[in-house]
Amino acid sequence: MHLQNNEQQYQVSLQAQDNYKVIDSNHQEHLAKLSGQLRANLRLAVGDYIVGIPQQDFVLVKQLLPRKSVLQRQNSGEAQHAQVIAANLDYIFITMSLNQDFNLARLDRYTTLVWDSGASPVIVLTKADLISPELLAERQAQVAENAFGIPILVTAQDQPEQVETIFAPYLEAEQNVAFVGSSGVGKSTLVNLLLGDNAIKTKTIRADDDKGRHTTTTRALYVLANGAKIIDTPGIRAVGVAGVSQAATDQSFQDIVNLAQQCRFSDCQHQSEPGCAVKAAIAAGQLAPERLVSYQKLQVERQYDGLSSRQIEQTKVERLFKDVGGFKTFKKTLKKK
Ligand SMILES: Nc1nc2c(ncn2[C@@H]2O[C@H](COP(=O)(O)OP(=O)(O)OP(=O)(O)O)[C@@H](O)[C@H]2O)c(=O)[nH]1
Ligand SMILES: [Zn+2]
Repeated sequence: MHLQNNEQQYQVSLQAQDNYKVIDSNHQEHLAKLSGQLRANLRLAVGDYIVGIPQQDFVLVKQLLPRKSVLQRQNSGEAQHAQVIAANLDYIFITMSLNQDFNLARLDRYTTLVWDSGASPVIVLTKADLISPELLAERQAQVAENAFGIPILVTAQDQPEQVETIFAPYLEAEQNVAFVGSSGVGKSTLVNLLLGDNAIKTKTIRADDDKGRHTTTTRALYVLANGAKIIDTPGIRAVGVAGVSQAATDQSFQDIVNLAQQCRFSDCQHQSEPGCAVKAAIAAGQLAPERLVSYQKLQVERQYDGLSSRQIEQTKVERLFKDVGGFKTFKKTLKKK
């Protein structure tokens, strides 16, 4: 790429609506603004490389450079409205814990999502300390069989000193990486170990907006000592089984889908409804109860897909209180008492 005059290359490090921050080649952060022409039809994403001109107190963005990879969320069928979550990721760590979260079908979906983005997947199996060596060997073998050559890393909280070594090949200078995976699998734990002294102590930084007001924004991009970058935004956190259709879910749970057709109610949730054929099959020993649990977990995650982390929390709270008419009703009944 040929830079003219005082043009420089930058990388987008933060995006909040139309407010951006970029880092320069020394990883110094600057406020950035799109030139008038671009503003109308361009939304930058964290990770984007741009050409800009430094101004007194911001960088004027002139051009978006071609994206090497694009992690995006497909909004149910409207491909043209796909929302870019992050750009130019080299590796995406698909993080799954070896205990409760372990689910080969979900791993498959994440892998597809990552291949679709143009980044390279790396599978990270966490919490090895919480299972027996036998189960570890078994699950590692299962993953390897499904992963067709995708690198597999295994981590355990009681061996933090190993983390840096095993991640080193994927964290070379100027490489952009991100962690995806269900909530609670240990993504922050790993990011913190890799960041060392720069660990995520406070999750928020201040970004001055146009009008000189302070807006608190979540940090989005962390630079390691060698220049590798970890991108960690609410959007990336919320990538559940994003882009996974109901059809794909149903395909891997064909047994349950078939049984469900015999349930008395067409919208049966297979929980406590009368005439539930799925529950009957479990009672008769024809279906493993864990199958239903995995299926339902996946359905729940699908509901979270596309929501912000705040909305996810709200949805979770609502789910918890749904038997008592929702959280608001619950709070009201508390007040009455
Ligand atoms: N035993 C054990 N616990 C772990 C390990 N990794 C993480 N944990 C624990 O699991 C919990 C969740 O870890 P986090 O790193 O916050 O998980 P996360 O994936 O960032 O979760 P979200 O922020 O919700 O996306 C914490 O209590 C960690 O201490 C591990 O290897 N072994
Ligand atoms: Zn049912």
